[in-house]
Amino acid sequence: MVNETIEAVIAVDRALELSFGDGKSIRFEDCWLRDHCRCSSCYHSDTFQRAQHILDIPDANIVSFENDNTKIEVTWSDDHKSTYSAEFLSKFDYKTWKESRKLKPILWHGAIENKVPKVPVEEFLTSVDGAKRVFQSLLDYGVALVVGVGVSLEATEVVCKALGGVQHTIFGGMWQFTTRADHADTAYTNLPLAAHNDNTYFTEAAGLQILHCLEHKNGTGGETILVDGFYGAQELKKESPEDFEFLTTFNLEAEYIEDGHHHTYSAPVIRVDNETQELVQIRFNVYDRAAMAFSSSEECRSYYRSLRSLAKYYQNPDNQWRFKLKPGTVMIMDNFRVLHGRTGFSGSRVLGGSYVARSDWLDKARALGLIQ
Ligand SMILES: C[N+](C)(C)CCCC[C@H](N)C(=O)O
Ligand SMILES: O=C(O)CCC(=O)C(=O)O
Ligand SMILES: [Fe+2]
Repeated sequence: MVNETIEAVIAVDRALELSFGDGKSIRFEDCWLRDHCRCSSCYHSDTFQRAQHILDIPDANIVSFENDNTKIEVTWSDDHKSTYSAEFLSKFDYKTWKESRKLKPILWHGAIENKVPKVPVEEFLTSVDGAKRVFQSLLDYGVALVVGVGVSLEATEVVCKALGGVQHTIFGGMWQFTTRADHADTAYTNLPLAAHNDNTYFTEAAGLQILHCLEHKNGTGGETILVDGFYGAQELKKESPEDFEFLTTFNLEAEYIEDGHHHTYSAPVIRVDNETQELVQIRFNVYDRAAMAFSSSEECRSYYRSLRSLAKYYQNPDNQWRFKLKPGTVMIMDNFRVLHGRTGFSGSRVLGGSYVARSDWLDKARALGLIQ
């Protein structure tokens, strides 16, 4: 990128076609060029914001241009002059640009304890390398483990803050939960919970869920179940395309009800980028489904058929990673991708943790240079 040069420029219609030293050629429309003028009256380089309203950008023509290989200078019909560096322009080759925006999840099934690094908390909190390992693991597998954490909600909070900041919901900011029914939800019992995503009833589901087992005494069970939601969706697409299609288009309503609260949200169970077909979000929770009316018997039957098909991948033990959370290990999962659950348990089990908004953890990953 740094050695990028512009070999040739030709004017075509209302555009400039540039050939770069590495062989690629990119066409820039004059409206794009004028909008991307980086002079101080067009762009505030200190705040990285455009300085002009889109309605105030003149619809000017290119009168002339000069290329000195490292930059081009354009003179406009209203006498404005713009300079663009080769390095800046070279980033806008559509394919490269689009590709650079893609996340590259590594889909998994079964136990992946040998792949997910256990990053010591001091390394995570105090070194760039430690932080990168945690966020890279979240980007790759949708799961990260931070070890050696103090067995308290306060020590857990420090980790949650470093992941992007605590997201407040009706459950609180940092939460600590046991079998005491502080909320009208089965998470606050000792019942088994099949793999699910949280917050299917929120307009913005939590980005990350952080869980730290602070105590489990005088009992057994309470094993954690994780499963890659993207893997299941990918298998469904291959084996039952019509079920995949239904779950990517049908708006399934979910709800959360307790005293003074009533959340509902309708959206597809599998959200796919309509341009790239990449998997964007899984919103799967069989318990929090709302009672719904259907437009036809076919739609009603498709709902049950397709949800059951997808549920089979998530319930298949071969696809699950099961382990027992231990005090000191903070588990972090991408709630847009990985489903979590637990087996039923006896005894006194205390979990602490929080949610982190997706925008906030991706912000951290981007600031570390791990994504664009
Ligand atoms: C205990 N904690 C606050 C983590 C979660 C409670 C939310 C549970 C809800 N059924 C859901 O799946 O979203
Ligand atoms: O008890 C657990 O391990 C997890 C419970 C759960 O699903 C949640 O807190 O969201
Ligand atoms: Fe949950």
